[in-house]
Amino acid sequence: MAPNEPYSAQSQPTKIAYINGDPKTVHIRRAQLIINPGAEDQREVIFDQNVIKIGALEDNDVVLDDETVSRNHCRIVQEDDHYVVIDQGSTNGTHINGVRIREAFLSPNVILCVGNTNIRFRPIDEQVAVEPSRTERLGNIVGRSVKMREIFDILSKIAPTAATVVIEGETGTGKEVVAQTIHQMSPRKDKPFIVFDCGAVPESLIESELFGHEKGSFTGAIMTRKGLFEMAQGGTIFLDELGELSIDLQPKLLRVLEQREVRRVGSNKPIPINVRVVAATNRSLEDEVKEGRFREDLFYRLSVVRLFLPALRERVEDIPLLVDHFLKHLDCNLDFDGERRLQSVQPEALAALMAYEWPGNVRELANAIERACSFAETDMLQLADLPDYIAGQRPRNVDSGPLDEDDQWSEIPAKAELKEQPFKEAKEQWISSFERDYIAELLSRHGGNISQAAREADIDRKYFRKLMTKYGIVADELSS
Ligand SMILES: Nc1ncnc2c1ncn2[C@@H]1O[C@H](COP(=O)(O)OP(=O)(O)OP(=O)(O)O)[C@@H](O)[C@H]1O
Repeated sequence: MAPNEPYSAQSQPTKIAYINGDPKTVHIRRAQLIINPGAEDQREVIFDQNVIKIGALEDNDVVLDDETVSRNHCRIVQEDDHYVVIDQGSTNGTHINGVRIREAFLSPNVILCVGNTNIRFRPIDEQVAVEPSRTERLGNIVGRSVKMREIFDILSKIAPTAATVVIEGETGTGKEVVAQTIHQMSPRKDKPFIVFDCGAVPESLIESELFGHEKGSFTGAIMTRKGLFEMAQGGTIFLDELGELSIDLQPKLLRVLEQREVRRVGSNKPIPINVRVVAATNRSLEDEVKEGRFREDLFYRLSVVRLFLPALRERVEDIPLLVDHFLKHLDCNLDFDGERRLQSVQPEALAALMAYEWPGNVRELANAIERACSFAETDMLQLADLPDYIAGQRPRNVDSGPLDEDDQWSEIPAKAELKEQPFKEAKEQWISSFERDYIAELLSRHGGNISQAAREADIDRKYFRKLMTKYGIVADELSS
């Protein structure tokens, strides 16, 4: 991985080059700053972030002990294919070749005069081919398909950088587990990893959740509260369901990414933040931009690195490995002595698991294995332990749209009715009715607030939302 120098106008910011949908190369862009070049106290620093802040104050990326340097003197910003330096209204100015500048392009090896301190700027541009990794696991992600092993390789290359990442993929393809792995493989791993689901919090609360608020800034703000960006200081924030972020809030997020500072609701004081942003969406952000629902400038600022997670049906060869992974790690497969109850999978059952389409992807597979754990009577997962629609005995029937009103509030089936059916079907029908009523009532009680309802139910909000989709329950309809 030799750095290619000097960098040219064709250079790209850190990104993955895709050809025909396949990842081919990872471009990693870094900037090297040599402070006081040639002097005894020369020091070098390398940055891979979009914005490098320079000044006398401690919270700058480059802190200069020079009385002619202002507190926040200037910043170097990585733009599409170049870097610019922007003076921040400093007292003694930022100079290039003796000329005082307010904003200027930076060419390789140029010397910047910041107050009386010289800084040499050198871009480092690495272009590395993507090769499928040889391992079948990275952090908590397993996979042996070429696509997943290519993703492992990309992750190993981009995780240690500060690049913002957007992960795209259908529901349940593993976007959150990939985001966690990026955090775990980065120098930020000992700092917080904070998850925020843009689709699960009422729009009116998102701003204060993310950026915090001052006491009295709105009705109900009874005390000052830090936002999630502040809580993630030094670490990573994972913005899930980014496509759900309203168009009104998008400029606020853009400003945070560009300025690397937040302002709490009700305050004008900027708070510097050092947080890596990883975002996920199961909508195509490009389509959202075309439809005018997502700002183009935010899309470009965020998608420094874009990762596309394939649907499970496109990587069937991962299924045996995933099944084994779930049998080893799901708590429901442990008996009282901590031994695994299900040890192996009957070949016919594995064939059925590999033949099924998995619209809910890996999450649905994990749920199917979890369910099989409670049905299994031997230590081998059998075809009969799988739901019929997977075992291939009858077509699948998943509710995706809203149900009829009558249907939505149907009662749990009468005992007599259930007794006339085979045990397995009766049990499933009973569980479905229970789940539907439980979720709808709880949501109704919480005025349609999914996060609160999921918290009371003590279940993961994502799973809560899956159940809502499954039973066609719409939060808005329950919010009155
Ligand atoms: N490749 C994988 N290896 C191991 N576990 C996985 C993998 N992919 C997904 N999972 C597991 O499947 C479940 C769903 O994954 P996750 O929540 O990351 O999906 P998601 O794409 O973020 O879903 P959503 O779009 O609904 O937010 C989790 O329990 C996760 O640990």
